[in-house]
Amino acid sequence: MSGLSTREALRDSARTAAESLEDAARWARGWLAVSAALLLAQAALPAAQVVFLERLVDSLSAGQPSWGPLLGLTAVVGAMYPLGQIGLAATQRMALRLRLRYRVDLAHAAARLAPSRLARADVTTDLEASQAATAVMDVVAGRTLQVLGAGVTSVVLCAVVWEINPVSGLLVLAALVPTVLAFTGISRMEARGWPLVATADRRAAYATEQLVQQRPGTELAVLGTGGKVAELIAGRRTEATKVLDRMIGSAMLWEFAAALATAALFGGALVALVRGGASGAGTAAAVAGTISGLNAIRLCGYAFGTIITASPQARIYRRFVASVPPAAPQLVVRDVGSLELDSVSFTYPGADRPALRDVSIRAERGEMIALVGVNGAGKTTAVNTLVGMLTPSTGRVLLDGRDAAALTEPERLGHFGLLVQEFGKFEFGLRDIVALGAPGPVTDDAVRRALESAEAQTFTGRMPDGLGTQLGQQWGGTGVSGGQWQRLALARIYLRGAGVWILDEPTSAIDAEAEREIFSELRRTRHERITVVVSHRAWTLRELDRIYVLDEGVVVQEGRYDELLAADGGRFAEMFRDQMKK
Ligand SMILES: Nc1ncnc2c1ncn2[C@@H]1O[C@H](COP(=O)(O)OP(=O)(O)OP(=O)(O)O)[C@@H](O)[C@H]1O
Repeated sequence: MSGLSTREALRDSARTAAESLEDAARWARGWLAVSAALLLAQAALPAAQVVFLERLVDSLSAGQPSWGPLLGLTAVVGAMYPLGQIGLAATQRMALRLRLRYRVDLAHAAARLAPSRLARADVTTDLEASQAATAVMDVVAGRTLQVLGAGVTSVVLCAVVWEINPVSGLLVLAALVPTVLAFTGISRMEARGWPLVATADRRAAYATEQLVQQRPGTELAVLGTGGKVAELIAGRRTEATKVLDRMIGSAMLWEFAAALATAALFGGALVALVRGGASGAGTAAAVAGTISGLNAIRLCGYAFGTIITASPQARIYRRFVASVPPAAPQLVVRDVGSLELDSVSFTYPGADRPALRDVSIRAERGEMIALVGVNGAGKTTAVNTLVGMLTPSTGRVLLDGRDAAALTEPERLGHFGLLVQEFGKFEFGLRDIVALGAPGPVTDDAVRRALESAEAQTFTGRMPDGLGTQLGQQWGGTGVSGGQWQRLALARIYLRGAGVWILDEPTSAIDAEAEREIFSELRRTRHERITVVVSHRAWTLRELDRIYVLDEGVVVQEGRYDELLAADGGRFAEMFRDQMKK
């Protein structure tokens, strides 16, 4: 954007203005019509003022005062303020509807983003910029009408003043030019400045969240080190403020120069009128009309500036929303006979060694297998290649014997119920929290069964409003402990009922008694699916069909719990012997 020429910036703004009017015609047609009619009527007032004033002064000079022009003038002057106010209210009501629409469309687009795109930093940045854009795009249609109205004012005024003095008429029209040029310059400068402000703001907002959110905020308060985070915030906010300050300073200079040039052009128009030998009536009328016109052009400058500043953001919004494909049908594949990682290797971009090397893992329907290994061994990477969030450098992932690479992302994800370590703590109503597990409609009975299977009925059964209970104290709802949140996340997996379950430390925050219940339920229902557990807890591995031991990206051992523990000098025995002594 920083390289945009004035012509490109103007073309961009014209496109943004046209697209906004199209949006308004689609979603706020009534208010668009009302606003346009009011602004058009208002635009004609300065010229009408000239005509009536000239006639009135003429009739007075002739010694025969005429009531028609006086009444006309009274109507024009009387209408100026109310028309402006009502027109403004109408454009605000149009903007409200547009903002709602832009926000809803953005939410739907964000909801359609595939996990592989969500993982990209540029996509998250565009998403945040689009969110910010909705707060400025909503007014563009109204501002476009104001600019068009000011154009009409200038042209009509130029025409009537032309009748009195052509040079003066042209100068009135030319008075638009400095304003347009100044705001074009300002917008180009802002296009360079805003990304810097946005980055600093994003970082400051992130740091602020750490301070004010209950969990990280409490941790910092206990450590007594919140002040360090406050310093980080101060640094970022100061950075942003400096850039903004420079931007406002330059904008002031641009606007001042434009105001001088406009005043000079109007001055020239007045001089041309006085010296042009027009009648006293004509001169008086044109002077009064020109002063009203100056006001309209000042407003136009502001409106034009808003459009030109909003257009880079509007462009990001439209590009982002258009880049998200239409909603694909979300399905859950319940019957999966087998899965396999077949000699899979994977290296992260820029890494000097592979995170997975020639890893082969398989499981059949009804089996429960485990991936174990120390931190950084490659478990999460293996899971991510399995579900398709990472593409193997070599090797294949097979689902029911077929290469999973041939499936679309939603088709592939439909095979899995994935419980990750950083599961969502969604502070919605209880029913909604669990229903998020499955794409389609969900019955209350299904929600209750899922809660029971995940050992969550013990605490949800006591909630004040049943399945309608709001969770999260910040909403005045019921507070839930870490382990209870984990059980709710597991309930989503039960409700989903996919053919393959991948449970990464599913009971890490859960007490031993509930953990035993949860694993016994998982074993009882194992025949319906393939279960892959990632765990560091020895006893949860005991009754599993096969355990794969990963070390530095390689499967170094494979077998049942007892076999692996008995293998002297093996990696598994080394890792878990201490746990077994306890
Ligand atoms: N996004 C990434 N970019 C580069 N390297 C990564 C990335 N994610 C993980 N790694 C590296 O890949 C290796 C395997 O990481 P992985 O997250 O799969 O381990 P893990 O076994 O799941 O560990 P943990 O038990 O801590 O969750 C590690 O050396 C890690 O540093």
